[in-house]
This record gives sequence, C-alpha cells and structure tokens, in this order.
Amino acid sequence: MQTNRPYTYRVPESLTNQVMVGMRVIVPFGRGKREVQGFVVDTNPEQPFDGDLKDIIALMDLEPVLNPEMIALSRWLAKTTYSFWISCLYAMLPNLLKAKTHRLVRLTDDVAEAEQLNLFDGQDSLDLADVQNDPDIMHELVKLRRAGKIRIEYQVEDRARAKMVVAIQPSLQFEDYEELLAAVPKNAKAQKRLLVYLQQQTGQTIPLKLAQQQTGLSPATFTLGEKRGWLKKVKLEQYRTPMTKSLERDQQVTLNTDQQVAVDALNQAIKTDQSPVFLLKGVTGSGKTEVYLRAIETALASHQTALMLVPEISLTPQMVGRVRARFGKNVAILHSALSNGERYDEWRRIQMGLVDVVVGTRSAIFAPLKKIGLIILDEEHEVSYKQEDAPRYQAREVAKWRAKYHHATVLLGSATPSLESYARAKTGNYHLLTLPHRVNQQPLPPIQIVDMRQEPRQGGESNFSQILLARLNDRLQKGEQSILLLNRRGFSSFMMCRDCGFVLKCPNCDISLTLHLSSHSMKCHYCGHEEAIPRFCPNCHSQEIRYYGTGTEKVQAELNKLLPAARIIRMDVDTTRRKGMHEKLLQQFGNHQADILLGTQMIAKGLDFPQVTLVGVLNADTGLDLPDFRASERTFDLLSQVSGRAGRADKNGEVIIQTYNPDNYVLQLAQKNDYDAFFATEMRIRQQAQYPPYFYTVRLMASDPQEVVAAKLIQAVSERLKTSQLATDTVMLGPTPRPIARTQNRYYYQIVLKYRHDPTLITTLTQLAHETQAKGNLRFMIDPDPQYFM
Ligand SMILES: Nc1ncnc2c1ncn2[C@@H]1O[C@H](COP(=O)(O)OP(=O)(O)OP(=O)(O)O)[C@@H](O)[C@H]1O
Ligand SMILES: [Zn+2]
Ligand SMILES: [Zn+2]
Repeated sequence: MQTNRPYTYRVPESLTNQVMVGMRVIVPFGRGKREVQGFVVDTNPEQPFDGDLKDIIALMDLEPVLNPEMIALSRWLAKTTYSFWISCLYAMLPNLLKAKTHRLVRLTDDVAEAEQLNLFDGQDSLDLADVQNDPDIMHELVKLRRAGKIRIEYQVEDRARAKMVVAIQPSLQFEDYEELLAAVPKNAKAQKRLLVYLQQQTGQTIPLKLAQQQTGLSPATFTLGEKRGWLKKVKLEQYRTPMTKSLERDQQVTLNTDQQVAVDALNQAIKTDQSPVFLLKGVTGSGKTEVYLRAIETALASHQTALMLVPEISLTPQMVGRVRARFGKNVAILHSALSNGERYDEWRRIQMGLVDVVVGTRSAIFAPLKKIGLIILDEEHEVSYKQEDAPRYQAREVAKWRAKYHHATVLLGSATPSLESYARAKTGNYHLLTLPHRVNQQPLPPIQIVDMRQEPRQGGESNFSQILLARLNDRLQKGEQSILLLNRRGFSSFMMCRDCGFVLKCPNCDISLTLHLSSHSMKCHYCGHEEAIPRFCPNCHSQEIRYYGTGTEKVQAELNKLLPAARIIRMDVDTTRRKGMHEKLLQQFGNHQADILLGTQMIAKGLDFPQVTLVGVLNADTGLDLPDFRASERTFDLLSQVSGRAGRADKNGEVIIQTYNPDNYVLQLAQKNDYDAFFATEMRIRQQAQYPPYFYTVRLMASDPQEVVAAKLIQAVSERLKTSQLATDTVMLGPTPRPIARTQNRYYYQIVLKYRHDPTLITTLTQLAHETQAKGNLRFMIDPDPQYFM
C-alpha cells in the first residue's frame, strides 16, 4: 500500500549536524524493514512521534538537492493535483537524480594528504555507495563538501559523465611574477609572454585551450611553466552545454509604441515586490519575443533572475537562439530532447547560481533559480503546459505559485490566449497588454477558404485544390517559400473495405491503424503495434480495401508528382525522431535549401522565416468534431497560428485553408482573424454547457485489462460521490467508457465532474485518491483540469 504521509526518523549520533532538509536519505521502512529512499522534508517535526523511532540508515547526498522553496511547492502540488507527495518531490529533480546512478565523490581541491589517503585510498574519487553506511567517512565528506573541496558527480552507465578539461591556475603572486620577469633571459620571449599572462590572471582558473588561444603559446610552454612552479594544472568540469550550433546574431531593434507600452508596464511591475500576472495578447508577428527579452533585461538589471517556458521542443530552436543571442552564457536550457547528462549539467549550473536566465519546456518550471523576478510562458494556451502523467500539474499554475513566493511578475504571451486566461484578463484579474499590429506594418495575411466538396475529381482524390496548387507553383517561380500544414488531430486516416465497411483497427486499442509508407506497414500510434498492409479485407475477403485519409508521407509523394521541381522538407514525428533533427530541418529551411516545409502541428507555431509568403492548410476540419469541448478552441488556435507564419517580413503573405466545412464558425472567424468574436461565441457555448472557464472540470478514471474490473471500480466511485455532500451546482457526467475505450489492452471508464466552488468535493477527491489504490493491474487516477477527454 502506497502511503502519502511523512514519517519520523531519528538522526543517529553519527549523522548529527549533517542531515538537512532537501537531502535524500536511506531509511528502514515497514515491517520487513525494507530499505527505501526518502526525502528529508523537515528536521523539527511539529508533532514529535512518541513511539519507537527508527534510525536513518544513511545519507544519499552531501548537500540538499531540493531547497526549501521546492519542498513547500511540492506540498502544494501534491494537494492540488491529488498526487502522492513523493512523486511531486521527484518531479522536481532531473532524471539523473531519479535513476539508479553512481554517485562519485571527486576531489576538486587539495586536501591534507592524510585525509586523501584515509578517505579516498589515495585516489581522487570514490563511489559514495561504498561508503554511505560508514558514518565516520560520511561525516568527513559532508565537511569537505561544505568547504567546497569535493563535489558529487552523478553517473549513469551509458554516457552521462561530467566532462573534464585541463585548466591552468597561476600559482604565484603578482610581485613574484614581477621578479621572475626581471630574471628571465631577454631572448626567452615565450616564457616572458607566459609570465605576463599569468601575472594578469592571478586568482583565475582558465581552461588550457583558452589560455593557448589568448596567448598564442604552445602547450610545451605551459608544461614548462608548470615544471617551474609558475602555474598549476587542474581539472575543470566542463558543462555539457546544449549549444544551438549557429549562434544567432542579436538584432538591435527599436521598440514600436505598443511594445514600449507593454515593456514599461512590465518594467514597473518587475521592480515592485508584488506578483501580478500580465497577459500579452499580440497578433502573430507582432514582436512578442522582443517584449520578453526586454523584460528579462529588466529583471537582470535589478539583480533578479528570469524563467521562460516555451511549449515544446519544436518551438525551442528559434526561441532559444534568440535568448542566447541576447544573454549568451548566462542562459541555461532545459528541454526534453536533452540527454540526461546534459539536463543534469544545466540543472546544476542553475542550482549553483551560475546562470540568471532559464529557458525550457514544461518541467523547467521547477528550475531551482533563486531570486526570480520574472516568469514568462510563451504561447500560454498550449496544452503541453499540462502534464499528462502524475503529478498532473499545469505549469501556468505552478508559475503563479512561484511568482507569489518570489514576489515575481508572471507574463503570459499568446496570439490566441486560452479562454481561461483571456476571461481573467477581461475581469481585471490579469493585466492585459496588447500588440494589435504586426511589426512590419502589414496587415495579417489574407485567408482564403477553399471548399473541397466543390473540387473537380478527375483521376481520384487529391490533397490539393487547384488554387493551392497554383499558388504553390507561383511561389516556386518567384523563389519564395511555403509552409503546408497537415492537421493530424484525431484519427483522420484509416483502412476501410468498400464492400463491407470493415475498418482495420489495432488489436490492443480501439483505434484504427495508420499507414506508414516508409516501412510498408500499418501502425498503431498509441501502442506501437505494427502489421502488414492487408491486400484483402480480413472480414469479407474483398480486394476493395482502401486507405482513406492521408499522412504526411502520402502528401509528400503526391506533391513530388505534382511539383517535381519543388524541394520539400517533411517534418513529423518520423523525420524528427533522431536527436537534433528538428533543428537541422528548420535550419535547412531557414537557409532556403527547400521550397516547401510540409508538416504536422509541430510546424504551426513560433517559426519566423522571412521568405515564407504562402501557408496552406490541407485539411482544416479534422479535429473539429472530436468529442471534446475544447475542439473548436484548438482548431481556431491552430489556424491562427499557422496563418501567422506567412508574410512576416517585407513581402506580403497569403493563406489558403482547405475544408469540407466552409460554413463552420471556427473557420469563418479564423478567416477574419477575429479572436474577440471567437472568444464571445465560444464563451456563450461554454456557459450554456457549463464548461471552463465558467466551471472547473476534473476527470476520474479507472482502468484495467478486464473491462468489468474497471467498470466496477468507477461504479463504486460514482456511488461514493453520490452519497457525499456535493455542492448543488456540481455536475457529474458518467460513469461512461472513455471515448477511446481501450488502449494498450486496458479498458478505461471515466467520470467527469464539473463544479464551481466545492471545497468538500476537493476533500472528498483527496480521500478517494488515497483510498482507491492500485490493486494488481487496476489503476485509478484523478486528473484536475484535464486537457483531453479522449
Ligand atoms: N520593434 C521592432 N522593430 C523591428 N523588428 C522587430 C521589432 N520587434 C520585433 N521585430 C522582429 O519581428 C519579427 C517577429 O517578431 P516575433 O517573432 O517576436 O513575433 P511574435 O509576436 O512572437 O510572433 P508569433 O506569435 O507569430 O511567434 C522578428 O524577426 C523580430 O526580430
Ligand atoms: Zn494500439
Ligand atoms: Zn470487407
């Protein structure tokens, strides 16, 4: 049975003065006295335990890995996401500290020879696991760590090992070098140069490579210097900096009036000790990024730090490039495409206070920055800010919590804010800042909607309307670039028998299989199941089994036929799986090595390519009729965002949207670029249907490989909720099977609750979460503010 409360242990005498809040420890647990890992969350519990206390067995860390802010944050997180406290504590740590890793203690400075011999056996490193049960040694190590003479290096078997480089340190004083300079023979030019250099660098540690570059001296000269005692060679830890290869040059721009107004308001807020939330609503290409950068500058100038979140890796390359260009080495980067080693190195640079700016994806919200003055969420409406596994937190909410703690300013930016945020801005909860115009003084690109039902169909179905094809051709002639979006939300493609209607589905999941041309197979996007492309219908043996819908590969193949001269870059999960591919493809497109960028949602947002003058959306409607109250909002966002990629520089842009539902209000309003009208329409629908932002939602879900087991549990939960005192306006939907009832051979049943203000509900759910524990294969989860209902 998993437990969710802290336990009290005794600090054995041998560990006196060493145990600190935020360290990991090994403790005996349960009747079997199993040894488990835990976090120290308090060293002075309010309610002392009066039974028999067990001793802490050992320390895992020589210094805290979580600071007091993080401990406090984890408590709040556990409460608001119905999660186990310990999973929240782990969520804040980089992977390297979660996995079974070797903890290597390394000497970084001279220690007394006796100590080195005793503790390290004369080596300069030791494995902490070998000594953590020896209190005497641990005692010494904690002391050395506090004195900065050792450090801990975490290693997983594969690659994550701190990289070391040789560095030099001048070992004498200024005057000593003066004397030496007077003494060296006149013709010993190299030696002289070295001495002068060392004299200038006293007290510094310089990587040898750098010193060579700066002086133009050979390695042999430095070795000679070492022999003569002029300098010391030391090993310096080199951080694996996930560099974006080409450092973008920083552009100096003069803010336009709207930007200036926004920046002024932010500057003022950052300097106060309040924690206001700003919503920056700026149309695509209005220069939001420049506002972010200026606000970060203000935070740094007032000796505070800044944290900036970007939605997903796909957006990161360009944004990271710009932040790096402005703030250089002062930036740490945290995103999911880093190796564990890289991530850990960045995390440690932050923890040690070596950087003041952090840019990262969702979990970077836990970056252990101190003195935060500003937290930015770019594209604040993005679903990727919500974590889908436990702890199911919303980074936006965590940002607000941390801002309160630090008296920091929160800046949410978007061209299409979430209804939740815009509603708050309208009621004055958030401060609204707007950038209504593009920086290039041009209107937003005109959008044309093409009714695909009217397209002539000679020679079978095509993904391209005549007009889109003509426009693509036109750009090709002019040497301009185009972006093509294939909307892949939901399950728009499947293999169906024309005779009997049979649809080929995954044997493990209730969804249809997708055709993959490159591997000549049918794949399930949920569980990875793969099988051969059928030639006969498995049901009626007809040969009339056909593929419906379309994938990027298929579009690319068609495009190759229609426009043989066009150079195409395809971007989807398949072409970007390998590390660094994303950046590479974008860079190629940026260098104009291709005419058309074809891709899924991942190309819709954030990209800023001046040569792009045409954007085409191949299928606007997939996703519109999904059983999800946010389907319209998502489609509106997507269309606005992707349209915004066209005509961002001096040339005019143009957008073509293909659809089978030309009259749908979402498309109509997206065409007019009328966010406010969309907001008003959608809010009315939400109010009527009692959905966010008028109501909060929470989803309860049971799953099991056996359908009846899952159904029984959700039924019991439903009974329990009916007998508890829910607020009168709280609504319970279900229990029902989840729209996709089965994935990965598990059946899912759900209840969705909608409520406005129901404090007892929250208490009830907290109890439910901890009572309804996993048994065997049975799982129960509570998802506050779910982003998907599928
Ligand atoms: N005041 C300015 N003067 C001239 N150019 C500017 C100014 N501000 C920003 N820019 C440039 O305008 C371009 C678009 O800006 P940016 O990418 O920040 O827009 P955005 O609002 O973030 O758009 P999107 O929401 O579409 O990503 C960038 O190339 C940027 O360097
Ligand atoms: Zn499957
Ligand atoms: Zn059939």
